[in-house]
Amino acid sequence: MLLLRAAWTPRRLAAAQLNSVCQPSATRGLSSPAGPVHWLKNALTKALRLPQEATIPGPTTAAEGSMNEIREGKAKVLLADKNDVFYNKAQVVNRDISIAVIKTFAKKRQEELENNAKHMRTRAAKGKGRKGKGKGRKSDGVKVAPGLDILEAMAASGLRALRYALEIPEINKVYANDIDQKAVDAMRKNIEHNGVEGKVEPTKADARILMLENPDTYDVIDLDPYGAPVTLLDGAVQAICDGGLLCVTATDMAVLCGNSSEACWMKYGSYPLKGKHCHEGALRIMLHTLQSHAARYKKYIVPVLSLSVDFYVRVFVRVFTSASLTKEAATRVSYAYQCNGCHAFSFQPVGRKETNKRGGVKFSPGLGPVVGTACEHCGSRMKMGGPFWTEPIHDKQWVKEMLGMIKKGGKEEFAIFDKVRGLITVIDEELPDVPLSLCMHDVTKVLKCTPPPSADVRSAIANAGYRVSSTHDNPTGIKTDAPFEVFWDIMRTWVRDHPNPNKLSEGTPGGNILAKPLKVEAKFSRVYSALSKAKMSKTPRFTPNPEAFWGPGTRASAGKRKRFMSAPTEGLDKNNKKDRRLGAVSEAEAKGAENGDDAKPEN
Ligand SMILES: C[S@@+](CC[C@H](N)C(=O)[O-])C[C@H]1O[C@@H](n2cnc3c(N)ncnc32)[C@H](O)[C@@H]1O
Ligand SMILES: [Zn+2]
Repeated sequence: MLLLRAAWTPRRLAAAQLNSVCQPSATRGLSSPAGPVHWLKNALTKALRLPQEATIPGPTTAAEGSMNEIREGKAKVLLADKNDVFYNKAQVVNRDISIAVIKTFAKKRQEELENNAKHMRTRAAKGKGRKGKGKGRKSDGVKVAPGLDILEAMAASGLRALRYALEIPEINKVYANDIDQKAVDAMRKNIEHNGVEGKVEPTKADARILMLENPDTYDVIDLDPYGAPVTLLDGAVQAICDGGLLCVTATDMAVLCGNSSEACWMKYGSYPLKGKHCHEGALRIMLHTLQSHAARYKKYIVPVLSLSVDFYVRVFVRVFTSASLTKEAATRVSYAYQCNGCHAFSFQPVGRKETNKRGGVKFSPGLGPVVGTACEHCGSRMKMGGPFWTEPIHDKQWVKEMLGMIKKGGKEEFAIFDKVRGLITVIDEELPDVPLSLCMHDVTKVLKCTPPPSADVRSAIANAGYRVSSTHDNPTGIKTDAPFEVFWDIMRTWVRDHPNPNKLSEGTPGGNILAKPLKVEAKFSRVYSALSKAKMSKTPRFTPNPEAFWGPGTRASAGKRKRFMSAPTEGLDKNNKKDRRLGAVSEAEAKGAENGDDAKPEN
């Protein structure tokens, strides 16, 4: 980052003036590129070939005595008040987990250096970054991976950047950037307050331009916007170095979960499917979008952790350069068909890879269609969604290592330890390669039957020879590789043994399913290996949020504060009034899941 250290040249001064003219408010940028002014800025930036981050005026003069100090992890930030627009308490889970992921990344890179991995060799050849960095320093004959350069592209108060600098020993430098002057002022103050001058460097720039002008530069890029990250992705996949880690948040859950499917298509190039699995769907849409941006530059992604938490989704992917592996992109995504009546779904791969006898590889479009015009189970019509990423969304080895790190670090190291441990515990048990989940609420509603205990359903699936797990985004969801045909047979057996006095009317989806003859009788005898080990050992998994209002916070907007809770109702059962906050685990659901009745719907 030579430019960051550059002196004030006339061009940098011009850029600073341009920035102050063109970016008076934090609302500019991502979602509303401010029309002609924005165009003018782009044109001038291009014409003058301005350095992207020309800024950094001196610290503000606000009296520190009148400010509140908030502590999170090892960082302390000064805020005007506790509802400061630049501080979102609910994102503490996001920050805690990001620290665990980046620490794991640092460990993996060290192993990769020792194993002479290609991207580490390329780094060495390029000799990028600080002196001797690419080559790895030697101490006692042991190669040491170069310190991490992190770009926190939208840093607000700088809290996240400060935590990274203070809590991740392998960091070389954190570039903490924001488009908003007030945020940059706050950052400067907080950097000084934490004594990390030199380790955290504040910049004021439009993250999109900053990343485009610094290709192949950062080991880690963290994108944490209000709403959709999509306009940042093209720059991010270019600015990340080979093998680097991209951490991306999206809070526009209404869009990603299907409340405005055309908007999702416009932004993410994918159609969402409605249902309780919509949060995982959102993750898989994000991964599809990320991959499509990376592929343009002959890069491919490897997801290491994908989370749906409260009101947002967050993905962590590594980005590698390889023209040949990028060709596999279409084989990693699928369209999905979902039945309007019984919610059964099937995947239609977009592309396929064939290897001939001589080892030659050919890529072609997927074979289809994989479904007929009506659902084979209940006769209803099918809706199409996707493309969704249909490869694993987590790296199990990373997840195991992170869980170990979280347990070891405990409350000392993780600001919201219980929730973070719970989340990673469920993810550790989650089947990573099975896209989407079945919601037992929905199943019992379709069949109008007594809800079966989760342990019975899971055991029956295992007895039929298939895998089953919980899913972190829904306490009443199950993931399985059992075909729907097998699952409906399990439910037919259950309903036969637990008949409902109110018979389903003929011709309804549930009625049609139950009218079909049972092919293979389900066995409900307990299979302990199919149950959640965490639940059996009473490790809390779905922890309720610490406070009643645990939302996405506020967006700084022309001096006003806007609470934006526009996300909460999509993809949810509108009749279930308790289910108002999207993705939030209600206390009843959490308790139900922990008490062993996670298949039972709330009363
Ligand atoms: C959700 S906040 C970031 C919170 C922060 N990462 C944390 O964990 O505390 C989003 C920030 O993005 C900034 N922002 C919006 N558009 C931007 C752009 N194009 N470039 C840089 N920053 C931008 C806003 O000013 C705001 O401070
Ligand atoms: Zn159906």
